Amino acid sequence: MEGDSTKAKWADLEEAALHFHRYPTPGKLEIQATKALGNQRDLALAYSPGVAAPCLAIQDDPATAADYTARANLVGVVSNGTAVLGLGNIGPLASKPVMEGKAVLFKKFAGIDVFDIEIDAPGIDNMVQTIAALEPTFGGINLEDIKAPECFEVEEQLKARMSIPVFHDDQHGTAIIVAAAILNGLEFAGKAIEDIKVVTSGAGAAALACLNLLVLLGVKVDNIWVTDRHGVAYKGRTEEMDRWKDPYVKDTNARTLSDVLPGADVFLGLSAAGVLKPEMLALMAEKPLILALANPNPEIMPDVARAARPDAMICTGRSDFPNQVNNVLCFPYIFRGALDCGASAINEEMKMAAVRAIAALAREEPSDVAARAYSGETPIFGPEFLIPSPFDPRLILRIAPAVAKAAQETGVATRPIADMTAYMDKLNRFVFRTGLVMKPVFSTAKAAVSKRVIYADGEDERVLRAAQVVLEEGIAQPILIGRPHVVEVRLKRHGLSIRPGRDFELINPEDDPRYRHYVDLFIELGGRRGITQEAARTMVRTHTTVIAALALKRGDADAMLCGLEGRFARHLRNVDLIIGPRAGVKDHELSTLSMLISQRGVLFLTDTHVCVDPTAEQIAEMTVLASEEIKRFGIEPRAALLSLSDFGSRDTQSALKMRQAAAILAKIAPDLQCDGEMHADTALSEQLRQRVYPHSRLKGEANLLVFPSLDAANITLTALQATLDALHVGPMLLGTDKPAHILTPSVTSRGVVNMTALAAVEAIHKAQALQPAG
Ligand SMILES: NC(=O)C1=CN([C@@H]2O[C@H](COP(=O)(O)OP(=O)(O)OC[C@H]3O[C@@H](n4cnc5c(N)ncnc54)[C@H](OP(=O)(O)O)[C@@H]3O)[C@@H](O)[C@H]2O)C=CC1
Ligand SMILES: CC(=O)C(=O)O
Ligand SMILES: [Mg+2]
Repeated sequence: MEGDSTKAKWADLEEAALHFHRYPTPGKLEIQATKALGNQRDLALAYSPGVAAPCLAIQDDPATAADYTARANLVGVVSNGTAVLGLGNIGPLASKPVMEGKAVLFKKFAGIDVFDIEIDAPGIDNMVQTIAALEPTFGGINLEDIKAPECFEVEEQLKARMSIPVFHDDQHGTAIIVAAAILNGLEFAGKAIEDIKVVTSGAGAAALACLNLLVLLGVKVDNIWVTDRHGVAYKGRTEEMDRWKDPYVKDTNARTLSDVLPGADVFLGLSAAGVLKPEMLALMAEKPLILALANPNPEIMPDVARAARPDAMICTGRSDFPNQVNNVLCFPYIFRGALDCGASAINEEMKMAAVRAIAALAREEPSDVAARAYSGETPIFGPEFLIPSPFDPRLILRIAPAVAKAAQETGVATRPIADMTAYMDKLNRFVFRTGLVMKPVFSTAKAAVSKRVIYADGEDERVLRAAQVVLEEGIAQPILIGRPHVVEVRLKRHGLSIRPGRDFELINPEDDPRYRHYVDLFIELGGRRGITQEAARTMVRTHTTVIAALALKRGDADAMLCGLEGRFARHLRNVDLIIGPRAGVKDHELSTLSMLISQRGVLFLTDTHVCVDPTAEQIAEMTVLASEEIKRFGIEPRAALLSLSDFGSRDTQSALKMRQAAAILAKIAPDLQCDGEMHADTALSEQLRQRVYPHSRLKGEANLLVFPSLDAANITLTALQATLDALHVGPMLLGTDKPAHILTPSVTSRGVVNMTALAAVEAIHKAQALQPAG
C-alpha cells in the first residue's frame, strides 16, 4: 500500500519533472550545426550552389551518404504511442517526452544523433508505410513503445523491407539486459539455466522477446509460464491470444499468477505496477530472482519484496534502486556498434554479443564513475549488483566493439572496421575525452621505467581508485601516505584488489622510520622562515603534504600530488618552502596551468590558481613556463595575452601591463607564437584578428590564454568549464624544482590518474635532463 511519504515523494518528483521539462527551454533537445556558416563562401558551400556536389555524388554512389551527410550517425526513434512505458496507449503526442528522452540518452551515452518521430499511425499498415519511407534519412530505426502484438508484425515487415537496422528496443534492448541479469543472478543462486522455472507477468512486446532470448540461452519452453491481464496463457484460452504467445501456451488448469508461481526461480514482470503481491513471493523457489520491470512503477516495490523474501535478488527498471534492469544499458551501445560498421541489420549474433558483454562487465572490477552513479557506494558484483550501472563508461567500450565484430563476422557490416585498435581508441576518446590529448603523456609514462609518485591524500577513495588504475596501466609506482588500517579497510570496501606492501608502498604518518630525518630536513629548510623545532615536529606528524614534499625533496619519491582536501594556498606554502622554484625561476614565482578538454577541443589557461596580480615580467615568465608544459602534450603553443583592450584600443593599467608582457615575450621567446594585448574572441578567432590587427605574431586560434589577474583567470576557468561541460586537467603547478602538483577538492579519480601521468612524465624529463651528456 502506498504510504503518505511515498505519495509526497512522487508529488515532489512530478513537480520537479514538469519544471525540468519546461525550463529554460521547453523539451530536452535542439539541433546544432556542425559547420560554421560564417561568410558568403560557407553559404555557397553548404547550400546552393555547392550542395549540388554531394547530392550528385550520392546519386552516383548511395554509400557516400555516409561521407557527406549525418545519416550514418542518425537514428530515428519512432513511436505511435500505443504502449508508452507502463502508461499504456496514451497516443503519439503524449509519448514525445519519452522519445525525446531516448534521444538524449543516445547522445549522452553513445554520441548518436536522433530525430524523435511520433507518428499518428495506430494500424500496422500505415505504421510500416510511414517508417519504411524514412529509410533515406536514417542509419537505423529504433522502434519504441508500440504495443504487442502489432509491434511484432511491424518489426518483421520493416526488417524485410529496409536495409538499415530496425530494432524494437522494448523487445530486444530489454531482452538483452534481462538475459544478462538472469545469467549473473543464476550464478549467485547456484542454479543451471536448463533447470529454472520462469513465470512472467505480461505477455507483450518486452516479455515475449525476453522469453525468446532466454530460450536461445537454454531455458526450457516447458519451464516457462506466461500470464497477462487475462491470467495464464493456457490451451483453449480465447482472449487476447496470438501466434507470438502460442509457443508458451500450456495445457493446464492453472488460471492465475498465484497458480503458476509455486517453485518459480524467476519472476519476470513486464506488465504494470503492483501486480505481484508480497504474499505470493512465499510460493517461489529458494533464492528467487525477481525482475519487476514495469515503468515507472514496478510490479512490486523492492523494499516490500525484500521484506517478504529476504533471500531474493531484486531488479527494477528504476534508477533509484540497485540492479536497474533497463534497456538504456543496451540501446545506445548496440546502435553505436551497428552504425560504426554500417550494419544493414541487428541480428541474433549481435544481440548475443551484447548479452555476453554486459554480463561480463558486471564482473569486472568497478570503476569510480560507476561507483558515483550509485551515490558513492561501490558496486561489487553480487546479488545487489548483477548488472553494471547505466553510468558505467565501460559499457560503450565493451558492447559497441563486440556488436561490430559480430556484425562483421556474420556479413551484415557494409563498412567493416579495419582497425579495431583505432576504433577502441576512438571510443575511449569519446568516453574520457582526455584520450587524444593525454595519449602522448600516458604513452611516455608507460614506456619509461616507472617513476615513484607520492600521494599526500593516500586515504582518499579517489586516490585509492587512481592508484589501482596507475598500477594496472603501468603509469607509475604509487606511494601512498595514510594510516594502514584506514587504507586496508577502504580498499576492501571499494572492491579494489591492490594491497600495501605487495603492490605499493605505504607511509604511515603516525609511525614512519624516516620521521626524524624528515623533521631535521624540515627544520633545515624552514628554520629561516619561522618554523620552530616544535612546529616542525607537529607538521611532519599531521600535514601529509609536508611529508610528501619532504619525501620528494629527499629523493624518496620522483613526483608528488596533494591538495584533495584543504586550501590550495596552504599546500602551496609548504610546497614552495620545501621544494621551491627550479633554477631560473624567481623565488615565490610559481604559477599554474589549467587544461580544459571539451567537445570544442583543448584550451589552456594560465595562471588560474597562484598569482593574484602578476607583474608584466611574471606574466611573461608564466607564459614561457606554460608553453613548455604544453609541448609535453605534443601541442604547439599559441599564446594570447588577454585584456579588455584589443591591440591598443584602451590604455588601462592592466592593458598596459599585458602590452608590456607581450613586448618582453617578443624578446625572451622570439620563437613562441604569442601576442597581445587582445580580447578573448580576437584570440580565439583568426578571422577576427585579421580584421583587428592583421600583423599579429599569433597565427591561427590561440590555445593558451594568459590572464592579467588571478580573478580573471579563475573566473574564466570555472565559467568555461561549466558552460562547455569541459573536463579540467590540472591545475599543473609550474616552475617547481621537482614535479609537484596541488589538485583541487573537486578532482575525480580519473583526474588524479591524469595528473599522475603528467607528474610521472615530468619526472622522466627531469631525470633525462640530469643525465650527463654523451
Ligand atoms: N525496464 C525496462 O527496460 C522495460 C520495461 N518495460 C515495461 O514493461 C511493461 C510492458 O511494456 P511492453 O511490453 O512494451 O508493453 P505491451 O503493451 O506490449 O505489453 C504489456 C503487457 O502487460 C500486460 N499487462 C498490463 N497490465 C497488466 C496487469 N495489470 N496484469 C497483468 N498483465 C498486465 C498486458 O496484458 P494484456 O495484453 O492482457 O493487456 C501485456 O501483455 C511496461 O510497464 C514497460 O514500462 C518495457 C520495456 C523495457
Ligand atoms: C524502458 C522502456 O523502454 C520502457 O519502459 O518502455
Ligand atoms: Mg519503451
